[in-house]
Amino acid sequence: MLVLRNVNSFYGRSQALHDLNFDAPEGQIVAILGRNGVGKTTLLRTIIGLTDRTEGRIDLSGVEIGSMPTFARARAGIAYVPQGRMIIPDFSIRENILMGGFAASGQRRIPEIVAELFPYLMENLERPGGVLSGGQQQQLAIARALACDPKILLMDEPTEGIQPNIVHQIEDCIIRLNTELGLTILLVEQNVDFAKRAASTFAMIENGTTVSAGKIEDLTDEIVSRHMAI
Ligand SMILES: Nc1ncnc2c1ncn2[C@@H]1O[C@H](COP(=O)(O)OP(=O)(O)OP(=O)(O)O)[C@@H](O)[C@H]1O
Repeated sequence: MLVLRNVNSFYGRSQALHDLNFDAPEGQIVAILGRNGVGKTTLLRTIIGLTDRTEGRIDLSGVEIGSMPTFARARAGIAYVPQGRMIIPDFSIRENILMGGFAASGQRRIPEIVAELFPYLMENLERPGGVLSGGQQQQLAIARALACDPKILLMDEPTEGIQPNIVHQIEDCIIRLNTELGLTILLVEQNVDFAKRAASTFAMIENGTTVSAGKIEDLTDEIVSRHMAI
């Protein structure tokens, strides 16, 4: 569904991705793994069009999207849940969610799945986003992404910095979005156990390129320790 071939990506003159190849099959969760600073976030930013310059080919369902502006990629069905969540603290929960719909062409509304997954948000729509806990803000960032009716969700370390008792709720939500809505999910994840539980394929990134990829069953301890141990 999403295919990257020989992709280079740059911040100014600094090159962060090098000749990178990547495949995300439709309807599956792909775990994107690797040490800090190897280019996992940059891979997601490259797919949605948020780095300064990109070379190579990025195809979504056979259509080349690598030269499209970010809003057009969002309209084509890609939504981004960034690291740190990027909630607007002074906007209400409702406003934060509806912001996600600005990228979509249809009517802006809160999708039904949001009410089902995140009842707390629905019961507190007029509260400011800034008063929420980290876990609730993560739910809000996911709700905002769902408001543009995506086909692909790019999720950057969705459980990072979240209280342990909320982590499993976020993990369950990610799995439900995949199994119940059929969303294709690119999941940057440091927790290898969760990646193994949720994903069906993986890509291991090192020095801005894919060094190992395949079915999640083929992600051996040896690959993990070679590319992720400090
Ligand atoms: N805005 C930026 N401007 C310049 N260089 C950047 C920028 N963002 C990231 N980089 C550089 O690009 C490289 C890849 O960083 P990136 O954040 O993609 O890695 P990562 O694997 O997501 O790391 P982490 O797990 O810490 O989030 C690093 O060398 C980083 O310093």
